[in-house]
Amino acid sequence: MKEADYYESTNGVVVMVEPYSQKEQIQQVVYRILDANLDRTREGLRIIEEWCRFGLNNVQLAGECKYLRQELAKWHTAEIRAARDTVGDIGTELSHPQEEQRSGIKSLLQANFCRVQEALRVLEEYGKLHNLNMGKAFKQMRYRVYTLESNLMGYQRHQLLWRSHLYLVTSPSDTLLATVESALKGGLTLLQYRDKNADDTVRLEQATKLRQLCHAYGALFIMNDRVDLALAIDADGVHLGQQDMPIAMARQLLGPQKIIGRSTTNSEEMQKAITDGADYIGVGPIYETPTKAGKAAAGLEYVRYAAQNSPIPWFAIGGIDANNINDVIDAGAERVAVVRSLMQAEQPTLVTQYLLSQLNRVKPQQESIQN
Ligand SMILES: Cc1ncc(COP(=O)(O)OP(=O)(O)O)c(N)n1
Ligand SMILES: Cc1nc(C(=O)O)sc1CCOP(=O)(O)O
Ligand SMILES: [Mg+2]
Repeated sequence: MKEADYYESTNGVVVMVEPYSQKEQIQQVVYRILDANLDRTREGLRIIEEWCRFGLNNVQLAGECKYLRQELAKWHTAEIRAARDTVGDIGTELSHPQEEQRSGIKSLLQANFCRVQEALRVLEEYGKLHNLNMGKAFKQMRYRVYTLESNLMGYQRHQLLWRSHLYLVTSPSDTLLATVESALKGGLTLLQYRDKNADDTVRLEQATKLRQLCHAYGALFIMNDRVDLALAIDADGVHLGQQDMPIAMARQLLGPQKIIGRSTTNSEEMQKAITDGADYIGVGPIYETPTKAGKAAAGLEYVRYAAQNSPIPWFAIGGIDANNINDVIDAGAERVAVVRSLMQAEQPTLVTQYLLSQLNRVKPQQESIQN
């Protein structure tokens, strides 16, 4: 705030500066707050926009960031800018260790969304002191930013699903976390927590730890069977079998951004899963397996059908291991899900790397088409 009475020398001429009235002093402070938070919002949006533009090549998301920046600029008037006093701002030296830490793009985006939303809230509250419409405009903008965040995070999640070729479904294990971490180190990007017998307290505890671990490695975390637990621990999605909750009901509970997977054993189930809005499907069991004892094998014929007919990602599952994965790939699979191959592996990192290397290899027919 300015001193009450003081003199200022301009071009050698001594002039007396009229002291601000108390009302004017408060107005100057409000302008400084508005100025700082308009800048903060614009900078945060720009950081998010760059990722939408260069990282995702997504015109809609980048366009929305740009639109919000332009709306913001309309409020950044000359009188608000004139109140800026960077030298006298005691806040420029303040920082928090968390501001220095960014574990990846997701944490960078989340930190900047947080910054933008906080700044918009400040603009909304202090803006009301300046102009009633400003409060309303920034409230609307804050809701638009929430929608942008949800769309962007959902988009990233679905992109990662499409990029995932190996899916580990867990089984109960004394070394659950260590095994999963080994697979993540090998490049795993998709994990499902499956324990058919544990108590919910145990499930919640293990799922929370696994979700944190997956996110630390930039991998997706899916909950088997249980929409309520998926919601409780903020999983990336849920996997539902034919006997589990209908997809439409799960979608209502989870919203459009979360992933819903569906098991299928034949073409009818596959077509229904697709029309019901599944994000991916399980295709199996390809071979009979003790992990799902008593379920008849659907066989490689069903893999061939899926390869020709599924417009969404699908994972061949059931009895797949390092010895037979190439038969499954040759039948048309680009993605597989496994339990025992990784959960019982002595070196899950190496097995993950091997399975991924097979899934990533260029298939002979594709090679000949390209040449
Ligand atoms: C990727 C994937 N595909 C299929 C299944 C099996 O789901 P479901 O039929 O519901 O059987 P349970 O796993 O619940 O025993 C799956 N879990 N994951
Ligand atoms: C959980 C599950 N679902 C299947 C299905 O076909 O829907 S097969 C399966 C178990 C797969 O385990 P493994 O890799 O140890 O054979
Ligand atoms: Mg199930």
